Amino acid sequence: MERYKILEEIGDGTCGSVYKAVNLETYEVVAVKKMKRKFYYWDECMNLREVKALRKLNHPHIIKLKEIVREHNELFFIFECMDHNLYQIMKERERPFSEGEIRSFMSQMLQGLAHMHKNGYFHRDLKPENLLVTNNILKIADFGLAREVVSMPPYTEYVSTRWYRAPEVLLQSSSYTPAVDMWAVGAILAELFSLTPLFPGESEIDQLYKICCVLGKPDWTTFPEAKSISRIMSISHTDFPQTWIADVLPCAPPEAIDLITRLCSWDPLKRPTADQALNHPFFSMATQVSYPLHDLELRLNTMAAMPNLELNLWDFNTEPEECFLGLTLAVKPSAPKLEMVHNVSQDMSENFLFCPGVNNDREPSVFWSLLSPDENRIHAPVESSPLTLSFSPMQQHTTVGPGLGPPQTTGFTMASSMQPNMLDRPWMAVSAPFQQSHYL
Ligand SMILES: Nc1ncnc2c1ncn2[C@@H]1O[C@H](COP(=O)(O)OP(=O)(O)OP(=O)(O)O)[C@@H](O)[C@H]1O
Repeated sequence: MERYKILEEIGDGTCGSVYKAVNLETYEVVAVKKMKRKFYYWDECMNLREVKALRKLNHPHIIKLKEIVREHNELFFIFECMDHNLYQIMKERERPFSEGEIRSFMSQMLQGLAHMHKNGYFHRDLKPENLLVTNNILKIADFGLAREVVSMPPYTEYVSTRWYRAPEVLLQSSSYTPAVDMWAVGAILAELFSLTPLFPGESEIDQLYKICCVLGKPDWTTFPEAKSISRIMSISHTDFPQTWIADVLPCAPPEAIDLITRLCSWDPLKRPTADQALNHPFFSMATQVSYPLHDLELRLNTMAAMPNLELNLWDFNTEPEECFLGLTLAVKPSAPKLEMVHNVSQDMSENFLFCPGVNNDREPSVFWSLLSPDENRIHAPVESSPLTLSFSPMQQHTTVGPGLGPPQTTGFTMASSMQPNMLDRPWMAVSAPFQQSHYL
């Protein structure tokens, strides 16, 4: 280890402390993870899950393990060094992420995860702290709990941080699959929109309670291998204040709500795989470009005085089944100054959505939303929901409550105030009415 000069501690986890260090021969800055327990034999080191998984996984969105050093019975992992983890970024964030930023983080995470799952591993501890970011490049880290897909159940030990823990793990199912990672992806996607955890359980039973508040009670036959009968009994006999994911995430577009709903399915078999998630419409929405407010105003000022909406329906047919909720209509407005521009504080940047192929600098195409009759309730069956056209720009949405659907945020979105935190979600602040310590 004399080749490395330790600069500062950058992380402390259950298994190891992580330091920023510099390689004195190459001057490369690295992250050194010093394992907390002693390792007396090389075989022990090579058998570590983290080592086995990382030696096999080589991908741009998976952290690179450069070297392993054993010295005086201590074990050091030398990793490429990243600047932040996603938890720190969210904590320090003062305004919501743009949809483009969220899509980018998500797509990188899913690409890394798809590679991992295809190579026979699942992570089991996905959480924002384990997603490392430098210059908007995201890499999955901490393979301490990674497991080979082919390894044999029962899996009994502690798995994954509670808030991102899949229900089958909470119910102590003796076998589970890479779908546990997909549940965590859904919870992380929701958190990227709200900057607050979707299911912030205070104990394992409270975790189930918080999940039920959003998803309703599961069909218990989904978990034939669940061992925690006491938890099932407690939950079965409890009434929950029901809310919807769309109400919890008023600024998320319907495509995101749909993806979160699928990823956070009670039934692991119903959760999309990483590859399927990457093909979800959430990732094929228009490219989002951020402009500072003054730039937007300048652009709008150069346009004609009267709104002139010119519809461009391109390839869409009129058959309802060819549309989906949240489908956007591209219109070319020559609107002078949209009302909203004046309502937004000066220090906010605006998000403009351009339709690839039709935008140019002089006449930006603004996306306007196509509202379904029941607003954004994504769980409404699309087939039975004839679409009506409502040509109105996005509205700033301030009130959220049961029965009030959030606006269609696909499209011309203004950077709005932060999404509600836990205090704005009374049902989230309330814990499960159970004796917690009993279940811990
Ligand atoms: N390569 C890296 N570059 C920069 N920071 C890192 C790196 N690896 C880890 N860290 C930081 O150190 C923290 C702890 O690292 P890691 O999760 O690998 O340790 P752990 O002991 O396995 O943690 P856990 O308690 O989550 O199991 C991370 O959350 C991250 O902030």
